[in-house]
Amino acid sequence: MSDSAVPRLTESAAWQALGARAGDLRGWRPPLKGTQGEQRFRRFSLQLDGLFFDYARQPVDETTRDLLLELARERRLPERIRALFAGEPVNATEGRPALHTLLRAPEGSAFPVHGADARAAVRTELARMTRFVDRVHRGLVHGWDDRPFTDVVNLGIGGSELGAAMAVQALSRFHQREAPRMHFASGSDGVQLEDLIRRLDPATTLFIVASKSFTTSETLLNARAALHWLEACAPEGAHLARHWVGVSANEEGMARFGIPEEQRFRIWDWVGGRYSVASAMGLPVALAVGMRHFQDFLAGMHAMDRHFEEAPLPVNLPVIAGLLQVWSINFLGAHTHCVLPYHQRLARLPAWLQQLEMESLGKRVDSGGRPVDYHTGAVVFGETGFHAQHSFAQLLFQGSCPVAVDFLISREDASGLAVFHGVAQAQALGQGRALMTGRDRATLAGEMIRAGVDEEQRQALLAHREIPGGRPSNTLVFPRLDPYNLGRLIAFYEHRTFVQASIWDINPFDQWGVELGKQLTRALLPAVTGETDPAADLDASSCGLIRILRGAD
Ligand SMILES: O=P(O)(O)OC[C@H]1O[C@](O)(CO)[C@@H](O)[C@@H]1O
Repeated sequence: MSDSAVPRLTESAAWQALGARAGDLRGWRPPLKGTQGEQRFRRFSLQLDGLFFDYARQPVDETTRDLLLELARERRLPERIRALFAGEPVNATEGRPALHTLLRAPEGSAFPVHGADARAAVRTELARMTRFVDRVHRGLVHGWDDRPFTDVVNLGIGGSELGAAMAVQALSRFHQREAPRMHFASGSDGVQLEDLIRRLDPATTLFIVASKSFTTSETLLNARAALHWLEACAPEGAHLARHWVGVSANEEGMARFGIPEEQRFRIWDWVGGRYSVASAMGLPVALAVGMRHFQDFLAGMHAMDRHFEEAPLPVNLPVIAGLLQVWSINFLGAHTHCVLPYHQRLARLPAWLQQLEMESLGKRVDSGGRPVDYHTGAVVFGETGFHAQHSFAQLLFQGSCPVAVDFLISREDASGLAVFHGVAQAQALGQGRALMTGRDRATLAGEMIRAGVDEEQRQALLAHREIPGGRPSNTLVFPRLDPYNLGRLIAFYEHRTFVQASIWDINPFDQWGVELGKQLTRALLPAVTGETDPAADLDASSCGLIRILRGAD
């Protein structure tokens, strides 16, 4: 949606009022104790069917929240949400809609104005997936020696890997007994594939080539290498085509690679790679957990879609969360965002979120092509919370750059081992509390006196031991890590991303920036491998490094 009718963001009234407000609220510690604290907790948190979002630890008051909501209306967020669901070409630079919400819309729900054909295609592919998963589980799809497949290797990268890899791991408790083991290989150095083929049985290994474009070099390299492995291992005349499944919008590419028609699954140009896990790109998930759970996964996403489309802005989870992102990035100067799931099965969530947010929001011009004069997107990083506590959390507490933190906590214990009961949850709460309250000098001095530390040493240490506090965080509590709730989490983050893009008036569905590096790789490869000399116009640094890599220096 081009926004020529809307004033430039930084000139808007709400933006300027927020700017004026930020000075007072930066570093502010909201009242979190007593009646005031309780009221705050109620007013600055949202609930949606067991999903609980607490933002009371953000330096935001009611006036600020109202201004953020006003900003959302000024930037026509409701109209943009409608346009997204209506299938309008919201991906303007590629002239397409972004219909990922259609992938998880159940039979009978209203479909977007522009989505009737798309809807039928989605249904067809889902039905084909269902048949395929069922046949694999029943051992009816098999390799060259007629034994059922024991292992599946997904060959795809970025959006054609991260969502599925994250979900397969997140849902490991739901893996079916009859499901083959799931693996992922994507690197351009071949290490992941090499490590896999060392231990897999080629006769019972199925490969999924997952690539929307079917031109991505890492994926095609891995596919070629896997094919060589199968050819080298299989007996003369073995039927190798059975070992291949394709997921792509490039039918011809899949056919050219030799993937049999019945094992080619389609996605469409209107699904962005990083938004595609609900399509056949989620086949590894469906194979692992079975179609019934995969349907629950879709239902969870759909529930969040409905909420995002229908809930009024002030009680809309992705809207409030997205506006808080804007507040922290543009007004509080937190350009780094840390996500800490306190659940080992969500270990890949930070990597998935990194692509979702950084590929979507890493844009420097607005919808009209004008350079933006405000920050867009944050640097996203993260790790399972308990591991982060023993590695990088120090910087969150005492470092000099502000970081916005998201805690993710499951109400149900992640494991069934009684010894661990409540520990991860307590740790997450402790970290959030410590970030906000910190530890002041008077408290520290008292502690040191009681511990017998002398005056001189106390003075020398106080500044080092002080923890300033006032560092904000959000906490998202979900009932348990199951397909439905994982679906809700995924859609929550997708829509939170869309909200930020809408405020900043940037396109979250394209990724032109990654193309240049790909082109240059193609141009440099012959020189790196020694087939040709470096091009005459190549820069001195590249030439020097090529010489070193070739062992010529
Ligand atoms: O599915 P494809 O076409 O192989 O692309 C893989 C990934 O590569 C990217 O284009 C970035 O290089 C992502 O946007 C995408 O998810």
